[in-house]
Order: sequence, then C-alpha cells, then structure tokens
Amino acid sequence: MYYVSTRSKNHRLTASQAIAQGLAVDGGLLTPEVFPKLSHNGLKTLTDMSYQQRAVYVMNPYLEDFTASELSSFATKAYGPDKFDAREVAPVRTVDGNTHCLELWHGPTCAFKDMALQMLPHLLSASLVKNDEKKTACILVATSGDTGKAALEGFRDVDGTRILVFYPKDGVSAIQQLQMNTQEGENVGVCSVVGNFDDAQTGVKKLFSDEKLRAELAGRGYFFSSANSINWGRVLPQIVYYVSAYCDLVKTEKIQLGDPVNVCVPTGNFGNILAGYYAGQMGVPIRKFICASNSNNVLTDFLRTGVYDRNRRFYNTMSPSMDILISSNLERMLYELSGSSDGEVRGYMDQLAEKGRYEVGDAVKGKLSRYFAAGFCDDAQTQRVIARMWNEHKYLIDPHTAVAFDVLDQYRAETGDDTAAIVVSTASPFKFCDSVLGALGVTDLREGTDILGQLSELTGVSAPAPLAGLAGKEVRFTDNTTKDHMVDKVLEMLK
Ligand SMILES: N[C@@H](CCOP(=O)(O)O)C(=O)O
Repeated sequence: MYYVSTRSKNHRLTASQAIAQGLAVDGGLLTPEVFPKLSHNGLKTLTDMSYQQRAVYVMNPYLEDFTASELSSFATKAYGPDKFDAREVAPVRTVDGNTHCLELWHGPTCAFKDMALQMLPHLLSASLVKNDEKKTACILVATSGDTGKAALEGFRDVDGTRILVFYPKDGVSAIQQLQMNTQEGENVGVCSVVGNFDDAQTGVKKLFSDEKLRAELAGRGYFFSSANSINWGRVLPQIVYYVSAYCDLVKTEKIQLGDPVNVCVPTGNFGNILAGYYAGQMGVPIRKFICASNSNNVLTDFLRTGVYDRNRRFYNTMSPSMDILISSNLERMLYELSGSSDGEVRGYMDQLAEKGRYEVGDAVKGKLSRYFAAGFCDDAQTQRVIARMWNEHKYLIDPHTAVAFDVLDQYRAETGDDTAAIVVSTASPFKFCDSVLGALGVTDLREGTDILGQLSELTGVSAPAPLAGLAGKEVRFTDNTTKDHMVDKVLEMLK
C-alpha cells in the first residue's frame, strides 16, 4: 500500500517513508491510496482479541514495509500495564442502555493522544532504520494542550529524535501546562507562543516549508518530522480504538455483530473523528459520525452548510484542546469525499490560505450530510453536563467529554435517532480540575497541584498517578516566543 499527498497524488511513498516524513513536501497530508477492509469474520475474530492484538490486526495491512512480529512487539511495549492503568487499555463504560463511553485516557499523560503517541515513536524509529536515515528527526509539535505532553512523553529519550513543542500561552489548562513544563528527558524542548493554537500550528507548518531552515538544519544533521495528527503514524493507531470499542460492545452483548452504532467525538483538529471515519470505511458499521465542538464551532457550521469560514471570533474555552479554527485533518476528509481529487483539495486549501474561507461543491456536501452530524456546546452548558453526569450517574467527566455528551443529546432530540452510541471520552477530568470543580459548585479552589486532591476528596475518585506525581516536580521550561520567532527557538535547540 502506498501513501500520496492530498494535494498531488502522483508521488507515492511507502508507509515508513510517510511516517518518517510526517507531512508531504507540497504541504498536503499523506494519505493511504486505499482502505483495507475488515470482513464480518474479521470483526468476529477481533472480538476475542486483546487490545494489543487488535492493534496489530488493524494496522498490519496499512504498514506493508513492517512485519507483523515488529508490530506485535511495538503493541506490547506501547500498551503494556506499565503504561496504561486499565487492563483493557481503552475500556468502554456503559452509561445507560444505549449510551457507551469509550475512555481513552488511561495512558501515561491521561489523554487520548497516548493511544497514538505511545505507538508512533516505535513506528518512527523503525521507519528511520528502514529508510537508512542517518539524520536525527526533529519532531515539531503544535499543541492546544494534550498532544504536546503525550508527544513529549512518547519521544522522551528516543534515540535519533529531538522533540520541540509549542503551545499557546494562556491557551491550555494549568495542569496541562505543568505537565509539559516539567517534562523530563534529554531530547525535549517546550516553548509557549503568544497567541492561540492556530498561531502555533500555522507557525509550525511554516517551519516545515521553510526551505532555508531545512537546508541549514540538514547541514547540522537534522530533518523535520511531526507528531501531530498530520502524520499518518498518528491517525492509524487511532483507528484501532474505534474497532476495539465496537468489538467490546459485541463481546459484552450490548450489540450484535453487524448492528450499527453512532459515534460522537469531541474534536478540534478533526484527527479523532477522521480515524473513526476510516474505521467505518474499513467495515465497522458506524452509521453517523457526530462531530462535537465547543464555542469555536467552525466545524459545526462546515458540516451543516459546506462552508468553511475561519473568519470569526476565537474563544478560549474550558475545553482548550478543541480551541481551534484551522482544522488540519479536514483536508484528508475532503480528499476522501471528493473522490481523491487532489486538484479540488488544492483549490480549497488555497482559498483557505488566501481568504480563510471556502465552500465545497454539491457532491461533497451530499456526502457530508450522509455521514456526519454536528453540534456545539458552550461553557455554561458544558458545566451543567458535568454536574448532571456526576449527580445522575456518579460519572466524573472532563469538559471535552461533556461537550460530546451534550451534542449527542442534541442530536438524539433533533433526529429521534436512538441508535446505540459511543461517546469518545478524550481526557481525564483531573486535567481540568478547576472547570470540573466549578461545575460541581466549588468556588474556593486550591492552588497548584493541591487542586487534584480537592477534586479527589469531593468525589472519592482518585487522581491518576501521573498527575498526582506532578506535585513538587521541577519546572524545566519557561521560554516564550512569538509566532514570527519560532524559527529562532528551533535553531537554538538544534545548535
Ligand atoms: N487538540 C490537540 C491539537 C493538536 O491536534 P493533533 O491531533 O493534530 O495533534 C492538542 O491537544 O494539542
């Protein structure tokens, strides 16, 4: 299987080349030419497998230049009990008869990003060897809170790599910031950027396409790669958990094999819901992909109208990981829905860069409404949902997950579609203690990491060990820059 750019499909790369490179040289996203299919029997076989085995089974056909035994060893290391505090790795909790919550935050940094960023370093390191790459991979990351920490932890002290993370100053939660700024490891760097996530992400993309910088760094023995969901090696492991959740529902007899489900996904950069869409393409019977946004509802409007318009106010919300107006992975979806038309995608992306706006054609609009539904939820409603879930179900959820529960409710009320639904829970509530405590009526908040204990004492739920362990850790990174000076930070780090 080969990978092509969403903006020019003539140049084909192997899986290991695509993963090592991260982003296509023309600025497009590297995407598989075809999607392997999971048969009814394949899904049945997967039902009796562990998460690690499911990961190998699902990823194998996408990675032709890797062996199954390599993947098996990666999955064992990535999803072992030393990394994940749940035996199932990505457990599914049933909230009521036909609403199930896929918990993706049992990994080392307590967010769904661990599902991919515990795997990506293995894939990337092997890709470097397969391509006889002698240079060091400098992994550039833009984060609105979760990816940054997960990438730092995944790539910490991995041979042949350096990693530099940029996050928006004042645009992540206090715990997220502390997680990043206390990161250990010899090959890591963290820097805040004045502005919002879009500024950081646009800045990183500019670094990728800066020919002069690339040449300078090549001379120093480095090349750029990515740990954001623009890298195919990030999206692929995320497909696995959709397949796994479906199999778990079959195994526990919540549904019969072949029954349709809906999935409701809180998403900002569109990588998470895109992975679900790809699972559907492979054969998981997902009927509707419900896209949940916060007040930065650019995706809601797009999926409802076919008009993408980022010229709007940017909100800093209590679900900061979704505070995004330029949603990278939509490009891969446009490629799929336009029938792999690289020219059409290039046109949309040019308009986005020039005017901040584009409108898709009727054929794409038709497919969007067939597969997707969308809604959004503001902060006040997010807090009400957190409180309701706690009061009614004694289920403590984070603000991103609350957004998804609310959007699912809206969808069901509007459509009457009561198909069994999987709500994707993307982060531990302890990463957002202040908002969660506020939702539960607490106004007098403790300082620093003491707030973790405050939420624990109130609810009787223990803080995850990696977050509890932040107390007393040395802050290693305090650098700040502007989007126009990110290049200096890169040069400084890679001296
Ligand atoms: N929500 C993300 C933003 C970056 O998204 P990614 O999926 O492309 O890594 C974050 O938490 O940083």
